[in-house]
Amino acid sequence: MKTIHLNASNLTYWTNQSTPNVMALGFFDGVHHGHKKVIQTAANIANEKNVALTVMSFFPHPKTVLSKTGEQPFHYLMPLSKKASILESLGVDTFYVVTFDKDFLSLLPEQFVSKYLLDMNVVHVVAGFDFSYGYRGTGHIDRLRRDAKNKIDVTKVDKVDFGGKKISSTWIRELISHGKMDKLSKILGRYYETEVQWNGKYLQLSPYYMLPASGYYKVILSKKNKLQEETEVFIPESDNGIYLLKNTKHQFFFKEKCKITWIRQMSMAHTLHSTNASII
Ligand SMILES: Cc1cc2nc3c(=O)[nH]c(=O)nc-3n(C[C@H](O)[C@H](O)[C@H](O)COP(=O)(O)O)c2cc1C
Ligand SMILES: Nc1ncnc2c1ncn2[C@@H]1O[C@H](COP(=O)(O)OP(=O)(O)OP(=O)(O)O)[C@@H](O)[C@H]1O
Repeated sequence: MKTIHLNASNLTYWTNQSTPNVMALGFFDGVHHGHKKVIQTAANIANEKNVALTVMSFFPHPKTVLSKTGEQPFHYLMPLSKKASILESLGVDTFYVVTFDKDFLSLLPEQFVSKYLLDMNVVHVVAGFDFSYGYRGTGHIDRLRRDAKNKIDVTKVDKVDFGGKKISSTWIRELISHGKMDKLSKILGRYYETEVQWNGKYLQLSPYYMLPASGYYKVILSKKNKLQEETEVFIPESDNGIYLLKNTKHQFFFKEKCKITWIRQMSMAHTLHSTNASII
């Protein structure tokens, strides 16, 4: 899979390189069940039409560009590299990441469709029932065919829900911020995973991952998907560290980057209980 970072200055070059394709549209943070349905629907159509499968996403997240100063910081669920590897596993041929800046967000819906979809050889767009685009988000999937002057077919994917509630990246962020990792795994379809690195004192979260709420967690530590150990970690309220508890066997995890798979929160304690655990 090819990842292409698009912006106003290289757009013409990449539109000239493009071939007919079916495109899934959206930010896709976390790549949850709803996102997968959108991408798999696009994959089936690309297969039927015998053209390439592409995904167009944006970076940074629109909310970070549009939010007013002083608001809460935005937490990504995963970095672009992780999103790209999941998209590749879903059969995507090209992953376009458009720089979401003030000029781009000011494009009118029909300008976006003309410059970024029609010129990019998109023959069919697939997006969810709530996808929006263009200045102030006024473009909606229902008007995309009209904006494309009937030159692009459109498939709208119905809402994927869990217990009647729309599965969304926002809901997943809320669950992580409350430490509800077991419920989250049902919504995401897998456990939440983050990359971490030992800094001599604690495991430090790599950028663009989200740190769960403070407390004790059952986790799986793994390195290169081979070496695995189920253990416990503690996140205090006072800093952003992930502290290993003394019973961790594989101290050699520490030197390199490793993965934490978050299974469940065991207790919500904000400070370390000195009686039952201590930090290595
Ligand atoms: C060309 C373009 C311009 C946009 N301008 C705005 C904007 O002015 N205000 C806004 O809230 N969102 C804007 N958006 C963001 C969309 O509303 C939406 O969040 C984004 O396309 C990602 O879709 P998704 O959230 O359904 O994945 C724009 C999107 C595009 C593609
Ligand atoms: N639960 C869902 N069912 C069907 N389509 C979905 C669902 N969630 C998102 N989509 C679609 O997937 C694409 C990416 O959506 P987006 O990144 O906005 O996800 P989201 O989970 O709604 O995020 P956020 O909570 O940050 O708004 C869009 O086309 C959107 O319409």
